[in-house]
Amino acid sequence: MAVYTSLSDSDMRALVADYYLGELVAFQGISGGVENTNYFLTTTTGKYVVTLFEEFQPDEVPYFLDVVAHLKHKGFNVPAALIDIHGERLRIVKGRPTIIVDCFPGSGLDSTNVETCRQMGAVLAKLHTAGEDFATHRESHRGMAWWHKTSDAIASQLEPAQARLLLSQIAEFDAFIAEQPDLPKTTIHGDLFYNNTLFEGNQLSAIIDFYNACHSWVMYDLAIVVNDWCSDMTTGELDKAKYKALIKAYLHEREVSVEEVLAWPYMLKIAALRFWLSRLEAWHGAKHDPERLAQQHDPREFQRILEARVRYAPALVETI
Ligand SMILES: Nc1ncnc2c1ncn2[C@@H]1O[C@H](COP(=O)(O)OP(=O)(O)O)[C@@H](O)[C@H]1O
Ligand SMILES: N[C@@H](CCOP(=O)(O)O)C(=O)O
Repeated sequence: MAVYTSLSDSDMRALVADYYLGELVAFQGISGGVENTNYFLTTTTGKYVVTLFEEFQPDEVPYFLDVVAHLKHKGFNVPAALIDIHGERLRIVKGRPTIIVDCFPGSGLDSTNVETCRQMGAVLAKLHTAGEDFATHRESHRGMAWWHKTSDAIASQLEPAQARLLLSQIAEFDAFIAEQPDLPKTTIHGDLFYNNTLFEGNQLSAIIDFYNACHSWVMYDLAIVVNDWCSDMTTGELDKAKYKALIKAYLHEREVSVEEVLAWPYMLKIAALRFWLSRLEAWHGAKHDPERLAQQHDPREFQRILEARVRYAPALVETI
């Protein structure tokens, strides 16, 4: 279970007392998620989620809270941090930056289908447009600098063919992107996997977990979404019907440039590589700790997706 920092009854009572949330009724660690510690919290005023950030320093967190506040202001159902009795939205609990947000109704998907992909495509395009005027341009903490450093560190621990795939794909992307200084960017979610959405019935009702948000290529974010929502995880291959539905809905809401169309195959590959690499890093970091290892996502899923996109990366516009 992904509760890295445990809170006792008295810890939670003290936290709740500093908000306008009434009395503590119950709380429970959340098993989904691998990065942060999350608790469901019930008080006499409703249901909330407490998040303790495990990887960020306190000064890194406000950017993410500001992104969410910006999108909420624009009408998206996203979890903005609540303000405590001191007027603060960010606190330190057990040494960890901590926030409380509203708990949205609805539940996560067990898998995607054509209709959920269609909805995601349309909402993602709107999210990208809404992010354009967010003033702070933060680089991704898992962007180009990170993938160079991490792949150099990890390559020697991989099978030779894996290391070749990793390093050659990074080199290919470097060469491509060096010629694309004006490829459109916006404020992206950066990790919009289907387990970071909630649905009420068949309706997409909320988007959560903006802690990979950054200023980056729009097509990269679309590729992150396509690789997760539209892939067969056992083979890495794209499900054509889901892919077509997602892309068609996206293109209906947002016009893409010729440069973005040309960048698409590269973005599909590098987006797969980014999650292969973060899963490899987490897996290698946890391999001597069976409890932590059991919580990690399987890196091979994204290796298979990368291999499938290297074999064949579909054009963006052939779906229309
Ligand atoms: N605001 C929320 N409303 C409802 N459920 C939430 C909310 N935030 C998180 N959750 C639940 O907690 C799980 C883990 O949250 P997530 O933010 O993905 O964790 P992590 O930061 O570790 O990746 C989600 O899959 C969802 O089930
Ligand atoms: N989506 C990433 C992992 C990021 O952590 P999450 O807990 O937000 O899913 C992956 O699947 O590798």
